[in-house]
Amino acid sequence: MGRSIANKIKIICRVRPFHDHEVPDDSIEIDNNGVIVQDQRNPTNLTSFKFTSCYSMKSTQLQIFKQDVQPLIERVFEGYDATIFAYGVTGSGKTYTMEGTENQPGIIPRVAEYLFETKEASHISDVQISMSYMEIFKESVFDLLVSRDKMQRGLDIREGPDREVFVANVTEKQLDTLDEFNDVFSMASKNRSTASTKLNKRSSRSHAILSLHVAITTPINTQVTGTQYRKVLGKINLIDLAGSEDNRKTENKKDRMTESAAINKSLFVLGQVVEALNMGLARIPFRDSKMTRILQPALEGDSLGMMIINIAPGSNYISDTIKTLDFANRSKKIKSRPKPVQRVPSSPSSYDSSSNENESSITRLLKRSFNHESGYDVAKQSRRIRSIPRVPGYSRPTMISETLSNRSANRHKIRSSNSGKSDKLLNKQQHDNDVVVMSRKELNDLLDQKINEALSKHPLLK
Ligand SMILES: Nc1ncnc2c1ncn2[C@@H]1O[C@H](COP(=O)(O)OP(=O)(O)OP(=O)(O)O)[C@@H](O)[C@H]1O
Repeated sequence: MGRSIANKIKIICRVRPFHDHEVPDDSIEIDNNGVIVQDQRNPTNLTSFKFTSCYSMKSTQLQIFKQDVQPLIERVFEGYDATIFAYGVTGSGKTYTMEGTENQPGIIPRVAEYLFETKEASHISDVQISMSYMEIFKESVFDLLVSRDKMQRGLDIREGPDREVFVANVTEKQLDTLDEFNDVFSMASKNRSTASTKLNKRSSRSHAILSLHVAITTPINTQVTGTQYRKVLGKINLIDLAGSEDNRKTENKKDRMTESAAINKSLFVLGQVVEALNMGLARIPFRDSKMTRILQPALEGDSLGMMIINIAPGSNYISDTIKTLDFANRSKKIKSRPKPVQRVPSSPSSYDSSSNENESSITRLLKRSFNHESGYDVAKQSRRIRSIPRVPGYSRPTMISETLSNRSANRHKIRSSNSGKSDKLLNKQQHDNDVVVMSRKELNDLLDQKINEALSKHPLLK
């Protein structure tokens, strides 16, 4: 039961405020977790759509991050992939929600800040962060980390041996600091295809996919012969979809019209994919568009998925709003589909699960990277790692742990605990093949001890 909750797509909704040139009306209202839509012909007739969370015109970027995004991102430290995508008509606030502005940063800069804060606060784990950023423009995938004039042709989407979907030869940039991320992200965003339309001065003409890869290496033992390490790889996909467009409203012509046709076609395929998943059909048309192919892991349940439904207020958009809300309602029903070999999440808990309120978030994250809460099972873990796609810049791990020399341990700035208790515990359980087998309780005791030692040395936590 837990697994199906964890793999269900979470849907949240946000209504943008009226622009100065728009005439405000009451056609849309947010009430708790529902969007209430007024029938235009009979204003007393109201239809309510319920979602995990609904954000009104007054909601802030911070509220959305804290309430819905951060709990999802925390799961990445357990080795999950997470995909967050913004869906809605043109001008409804997708780019604002994902990127935001300098004064009102959106989900992307906040997620990056959160990852780097965690990296910096981590004294026992070595956290590596890297990014790739691409766009799907008129059904071709382009690398936004490469200047467009250097690109010869679009990149290919491929499938690995374990059926994982990946984009071949996309640049993956290692990042050491948040400043570095901000520089790379703002440069790359300028490569994105945008244009002015009647409904949006800076309309995104492409689907943009930013992926942040997180690799956490944690020591779990110190021995005379070396140190044991556990590696956890997680990935966050942050996707700003292009908006569906009614060309009568946008008055698109020529280039804008061709772009719009590609955008609308891929969004139409997304609708068909959702329909096929709901009906349990054998053939799901993921391959009919590049965007659905890339979203496949999120929609099939391999990755934790969150869809943000952006809607524009006012009766002018009401038919688009109802279509969008209907689509979101249908997407709510998507259940996970078991697959033969995949990156099986090892935790039976849902990603809504919150742990001890008094625990600091850093402690929680580090515990999660060890899979403290779920009690890792060696067979599952090694299966999961074997199915990790090769990511440029990361070596593909083949064992659940590897022995590094003490010198290399020092290079990783690891403060080992040489207290008799933990070493005795580990000596007892040291097996051949560098695989440590411990009971859940023993692992928890050891991890608690190591985490507390590291935290007690952290200047911010003294
Ligand atoms: N919650 C919000 N608060 C304040 N301004 C907003 C909000 N949402 C959107 N806007 C503003 O509305 C305009 C349109 O938003 P945005 O560009 O994000 O739409 P979009 O859905 O990404 O459109 P497109 O699909 O055409 O790219 C922008 O000027 C943006 O700053």
